[in-house]
Amino acid sequence: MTYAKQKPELKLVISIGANIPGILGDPIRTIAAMRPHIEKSIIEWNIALNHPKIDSQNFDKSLSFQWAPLFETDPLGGPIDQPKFINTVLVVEGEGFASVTPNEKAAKCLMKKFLELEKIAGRERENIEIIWGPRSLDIDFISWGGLQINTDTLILPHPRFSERNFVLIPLAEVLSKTQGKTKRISSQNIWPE
Ligand SMILES: Nc1ncnc2c1ncn2[C@@H]1O[C@H](COP(=O)(O)OP(=O)(O)OP(=O)(O)O)[C@@H](O)[C@H]1O
Ligand SMILES: Nc1nc2c(c(=O)[nH]1)N=C(CO)CN2
Repeated sequence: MTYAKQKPELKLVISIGANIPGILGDPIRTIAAMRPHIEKSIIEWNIALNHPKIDSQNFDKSLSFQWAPLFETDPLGGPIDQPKFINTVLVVEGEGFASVTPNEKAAKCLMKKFLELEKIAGRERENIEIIWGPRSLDIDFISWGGLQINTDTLILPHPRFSERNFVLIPLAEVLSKTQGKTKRISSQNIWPE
């Protein structure tokens, strides 16, 4: 019998959300405007991780960026009267990840880049923020392969992602296109829906 080889899980999963305008416009415009910056940050981070083995000229071709559609979602937690969120999820895979074992130092470096990107979109953290309150851009680091860390600045996998439909539903959309096929079996007497 021939077995399929189990590849190590090396995906990077990121959740992006916004529910108030920032300097780049309303939440949809903000997320759309930040999309290339998010990809560029991940490419640069990955080049730095792989240097000098990878030819940076062609490097971006070896990463695939799979974006979920945009979803409008009810705020989960925080002030009850805050605006609805726009959410999406990004899954990154590729050859470029194959040679790097997910590790705390590199993950923290990427988290730092995400915080910088939030700032570019006009998110202010100087004032005390309302917990789960309105924000012009939020980038949550959901997971990197099977890396488990629990530090002051970064916890992976994100400790609340499995309770959050605004993460799970966009993520399921991406995975339904990229992982093995699933086919719904039409309703039968043995399995009433
Ligand atoms: N996996 C993670 N993703 C994003 N931020 C994280 C993570 N783990 C720890 N943090 C830290 O949490 C801090 C606060 O993040 P933030 O204000 O965006 O939280 P939040 O999005 O309001 O809430 P939640 O953490 O429940 O998503 C960040 O400065 C970051 O250093
Ligand atoms: N719908 C929705 N609710 C939230 C969101 C979010 O992105 N979307 N982010 C939160 C803190 O990360 C808390 N609540």
